[in-house]
Amino acid sequence: MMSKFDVVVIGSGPAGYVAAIRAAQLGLKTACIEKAHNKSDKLALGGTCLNWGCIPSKALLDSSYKYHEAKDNFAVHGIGTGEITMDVPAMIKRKDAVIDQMVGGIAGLFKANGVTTIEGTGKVLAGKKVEVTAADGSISVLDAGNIIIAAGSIPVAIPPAPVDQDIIVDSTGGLEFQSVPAKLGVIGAGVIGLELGSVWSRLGSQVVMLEALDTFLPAVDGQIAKEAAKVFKKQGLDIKMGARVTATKIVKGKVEVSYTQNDEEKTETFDKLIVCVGRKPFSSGLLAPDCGVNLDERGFIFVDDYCETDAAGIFAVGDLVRGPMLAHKGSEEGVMVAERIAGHKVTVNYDCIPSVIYTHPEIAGVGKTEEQLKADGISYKAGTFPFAAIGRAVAADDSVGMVKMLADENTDRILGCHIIGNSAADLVQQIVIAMEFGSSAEDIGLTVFSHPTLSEAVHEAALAVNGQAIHMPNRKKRK
Ligand SMILES: NC(=O)c1ccc[n+]([C@@H]2O[C@H](COP(=O)([O-])OP(=O)(O)OC[C@H]3O[C@@H](n4cnc5c(N)ncnc54)[C@H](O)[C@@H]3O)[C@@H](O)[C@H]2O)c1
Repeated sequence: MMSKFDVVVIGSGPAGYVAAIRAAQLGLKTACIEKAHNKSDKLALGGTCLNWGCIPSKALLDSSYKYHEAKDNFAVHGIGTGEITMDVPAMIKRKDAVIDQMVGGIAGLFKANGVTTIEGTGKVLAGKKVEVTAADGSISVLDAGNIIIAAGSIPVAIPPAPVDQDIIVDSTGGLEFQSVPAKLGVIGAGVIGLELGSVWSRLGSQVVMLEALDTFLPAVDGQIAKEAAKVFKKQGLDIKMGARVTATKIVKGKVEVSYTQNDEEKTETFDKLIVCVGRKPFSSGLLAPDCGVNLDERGFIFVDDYCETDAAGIFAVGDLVRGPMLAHKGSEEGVMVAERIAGHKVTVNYDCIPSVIYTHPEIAGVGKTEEQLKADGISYKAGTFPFAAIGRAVAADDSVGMVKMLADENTDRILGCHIIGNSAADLVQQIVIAMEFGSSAEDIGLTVFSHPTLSEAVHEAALAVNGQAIHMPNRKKRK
């Protein structure tokens, strides 16, 4: 007998599992299909984010930062320690325990909400049917009132650097080293490169990053990216811009990397090499040719503003569709689709999606960058405020960076906020909420902020937009 569901979700990453929970909460009979197993051989509920991405990388970022603090930053506070050591396998084991705990959490939420978990590989067939191939090869078919495809993305591979997950690894392998590589190469100075490069650099690796582009972090506001480049250089990350990798060769357990920079051929040898040059949508084997779902020219599933594909009742969310490859963007799309299936008119505000790079200091932003505003011909005013003038940041001996606020020249409405600094990820969220409510810079300026907090830099940057910052001289005085 064919099983019938109101909603069948393919993939249990942050887009899929959130869609499944919301659909079940709305009274829809829901199943979620997942094929992958993690290192502990548990069904990898939570997808890449939880098993090989956001959460494990943050676990390692937190462990490595504590080590760095103890080794290099305690003395200034008068704290003496014995010799500080690092047990890398213990750090990796803790990271795996964090994953297991969180995966268990999703399993519990599925149970509590009545979502049926199905192990296997899902494929969309014509007529809103989903074929599931189990690990033993047996095949079953589900009948779905609606289908939500949330199969995610996979790392991009480049021919000159084939991943062997031993010496040349991708972002997954970069979370598994059992000792600190003396010299670590990273191809791609993007989000993953900077996060993983930071982890191993803090633990003692000499890190060299090879970035093909000439512009560092082109999607980040230029002023913030410039500050970031300075900070990372000071931290010891050797970021080589305009460096194109042409070949790699494994020699005696190390990897020789050839690259061109400024028309010069160069070679460098590393103990390990992480390839993190982007991710691509994962749609191979997912769609029967006659299922009615189409891809766009870049291989993403083509969807409308509400994530519906060309086939009515079949939706796609998360990394598989246009927009930034961010877990929270996928989750909100999952909620929107579940709500719309239930008949509610919910939308996602794509103009208000924050993005974060979890280095230290963190880099976070929402809305337009100054470069985008210039390109769009929008008149704007900018206010910046340095953490060096924030008492709480100085007290914590962590005052690198700034908050930058951009507002419409005529209406004062906030158009963007960009932060480099301690806790930037959490600080920017204040402006995400403000923008969602259509706030002006003046509104933030008139809001009471607790003293002493890092958030005061957000307050002061908003005041600076109109030349009214208190704890810094204003360039242009305004009344
Ligand atoms: N904190 C977060 O939100 C977070 C963390 C990790 C990943 N992600 C997402 O995952 C996706 C993948 O991350 P990523 O860091 O791999 O991609 P990315 O696009 O952020 O960075 C990849 C970098 O590699 C460079 N590159 C590409 N080909 C190259 C080559 N042959 N040689 C040298 N450099 C090359 C690109 O110019 C780019 O700067 C991104 O979309 C990112 O948003 C997000």
